[in-house]
Amino acid sequence: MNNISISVRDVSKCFKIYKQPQDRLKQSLMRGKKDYFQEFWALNDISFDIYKGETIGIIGRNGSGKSTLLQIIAGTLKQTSGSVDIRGRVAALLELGSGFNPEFTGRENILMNGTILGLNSAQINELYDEIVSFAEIGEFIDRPVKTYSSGMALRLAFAVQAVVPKEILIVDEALAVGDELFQRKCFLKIEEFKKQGGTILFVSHSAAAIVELCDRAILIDSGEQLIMDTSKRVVNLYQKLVFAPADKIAALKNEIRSLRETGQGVSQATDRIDEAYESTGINDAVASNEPNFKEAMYDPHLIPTEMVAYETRGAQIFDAEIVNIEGEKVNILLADQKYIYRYYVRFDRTCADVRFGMLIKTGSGLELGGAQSALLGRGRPIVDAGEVCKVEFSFTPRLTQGVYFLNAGVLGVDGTSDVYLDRRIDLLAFKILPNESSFMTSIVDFNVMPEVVSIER
Ligand SMILES: Nc1ncnc2c1ncn2[C@@H]1O[C@H](COP(=O)(O)OP(=O)(O)OP(=O)(O)O)[C@@H](O)[C@H]1O
Repeated sequence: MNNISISVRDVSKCFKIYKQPQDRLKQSLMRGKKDYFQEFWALNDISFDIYKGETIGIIGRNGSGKSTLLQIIAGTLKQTSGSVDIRGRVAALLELGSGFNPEFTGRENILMNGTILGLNSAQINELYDEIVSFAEIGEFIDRPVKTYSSGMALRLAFAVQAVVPKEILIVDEALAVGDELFQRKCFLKIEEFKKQGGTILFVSHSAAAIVELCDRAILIDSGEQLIMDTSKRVVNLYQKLVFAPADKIAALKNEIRSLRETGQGVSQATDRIDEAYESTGINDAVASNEPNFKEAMYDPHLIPTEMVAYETRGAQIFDAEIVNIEGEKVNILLADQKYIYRYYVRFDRTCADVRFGMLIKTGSGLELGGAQSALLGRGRPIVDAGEVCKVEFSFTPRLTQGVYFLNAGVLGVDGTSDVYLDRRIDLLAFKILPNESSFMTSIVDFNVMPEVVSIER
């Protein structure tokens, strides 16, 4: 148990909702003889452990209880029942600026905040310059916080929390409030803290940020912890929930709960694929140019085990495949060759402004790039019920060796909203073979040409 950083046990939170402000006063005068409020349970029986050095994402639809949970863990809100055990000093990038006194200057507020965070004046002085330089608010540091724009107050609040020593960092997606350069700076600080072995709890609506930053994630909906698993898997389920039609949500939530209970189908899809791939000897066949080279470019084991299908709304994607320029089905690709990603869509009803899309992702779910057949409003104006469309995307997978995943999606306008008529996540997988002659590093090959010459100076 020593390596547990945050332990949350059966945490529930009930807010008392008063219809009118005066009801609050009436309630205190009646001393419980009559209730003037309604109960609203924002969290129900949340339980999980976070280990030291882990980065955990919390994801969920609006109003699902994410911020409430973060505030309880950060100690700024008290739970109604259950327990939270924290081992280590916590810094929180939450309700920004809330800890500041508007009458005091930025400098004075740094001192006050530092003291609240348990630092003595010598420690605060040591960190002061770093905080001021991180905040980038110039001479405003000596002016009262009430004269700051909300962006400046945000920067200063972030700077204090980002710079103070801590073992646990709690981050709300308030990060999105700053400008892009400041956001990047905050992300770098979070990454640096992660590298140093810090524990991070991170709330976001951004699937890409969760997949990129987090080891595991928790999906919360209407105050209920639906599932905790690898971030990629949780994000897939979250996206499915977000795009589900209202009448399918209850059934989908039951499905997710049952995954949690059985632990079924779980996590290491890419590992399994990699293992299966290793056993096929494909690399050897390519290297030696054997006659069975072409058959070797299709590996029947290289099939995603966790394809996630959205609820369909009048269209069905089927028969997806990748073919090479000779039209042969493949899933072992060479980074510099051209391929076609093809799928078919059957329409069960007449659909408007229909567009088709594809997306390539890494094994950890990082979205690398894709395309759609047309922009919103420029799709096929009408596709009739019973029609079948063949969709082809040609592409050159300029990627480093490894396994990648393909999504497919059909968009259309339903009434006034743009919706997925069908969407398949991780529909296909493909493997890029190593290319020994390439100089590239990291994931995407930008065709960078290094050149080094000696010059006299
Ligand atoms: N102080 C409060 N009094 C009453 N209800 C509250 C209070 N704070 C939050 N709630 C309610 O609790 C629920 C959960 O809110 P919370 O802010 O935790 O959700 P969230 O998942 O962070 O939402 P979002 O993604 O929109 O930020 C919401 O229905 C919200 O209206």
